[in-house]
Amino acid sequence: MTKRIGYLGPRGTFTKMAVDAAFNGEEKIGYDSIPACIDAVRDGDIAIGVVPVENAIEGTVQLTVDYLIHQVRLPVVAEIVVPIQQHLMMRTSFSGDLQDITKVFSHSHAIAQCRQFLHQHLPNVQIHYTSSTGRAAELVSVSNETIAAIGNRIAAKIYGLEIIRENIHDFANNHTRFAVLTKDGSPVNIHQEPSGEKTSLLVTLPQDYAGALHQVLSAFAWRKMNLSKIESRPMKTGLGNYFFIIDVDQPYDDILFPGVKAELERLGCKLTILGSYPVYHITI
Ligand SMILES: O=C(O)C(=O)C[C@]1(C(=O)O)C=C[C@@H](O)C=C1
Repeated sequence: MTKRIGYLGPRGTFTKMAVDAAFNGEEKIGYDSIPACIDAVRDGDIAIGVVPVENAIEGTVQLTVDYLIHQVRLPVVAEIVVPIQQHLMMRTSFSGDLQDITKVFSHSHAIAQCRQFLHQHLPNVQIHYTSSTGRAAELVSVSNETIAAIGNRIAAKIYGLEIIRENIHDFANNHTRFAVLTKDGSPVNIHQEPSGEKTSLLVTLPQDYAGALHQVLSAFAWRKMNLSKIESRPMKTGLGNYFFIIDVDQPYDDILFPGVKAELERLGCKLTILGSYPVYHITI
């Protein structure tokens, strides 16, 4: 039986691009928002959900991380890393120059990846945020105004738009990480060799005291466990209350991780495992 896979839609989004690159054959369903896609996995409407987590230029996709931590806790079962190229696109009937553009539509993360381009070349345009880059391309395709969208090459093709400026993202080495989620943590079948394995943890400190974070990090350091990411997010319980998301560059095991957990619990911390999963670098 084919597994239904959900993504941030509509067609032509970067998330759809990631899903198409990683999975073939399965039925794919676009959702209007990241929370709607995550809810659909929780409710069993789809077997697998794919959501953006972090971009190399703009950083964490906070909506995804906060929703997964505060609202619907689903295990991460794989990570897909995809190269991201942003292009400026318009209807093919447009024949003026950049200065004629009045509005630019895109997802907030895509706009943020092109800030410098917009500042230099389109300083006076109105920015309109859309639920995805695919939606921005779709809106531009049906509008009679002199407006543009920022998105990927596939969106330009699907919605019949012309790319008028290529590669407008501000830094060349642009990638986005996508989390693959299933309800019960069952693994997914991606037809490629993983480049490595990671374990993502959520650590809550008991209270604000001198050296608390240092002590947490020491538990990993003396076990020679390499961390590839540490980020604090508000606990949403009041100013100054944070938890830490920590990515460890190795799969979960029955010795080191329980050792870290026990050590952190003795310090009054709480440690939750968000997932231990393979990482796939996909070339498109
Ligand atoms: O709007 C899209 O195309 C998405 O898939 C979302 C998203 C994101 O949230 O970061 C995914 C990849 C890019 O970094 C830009 C936008």
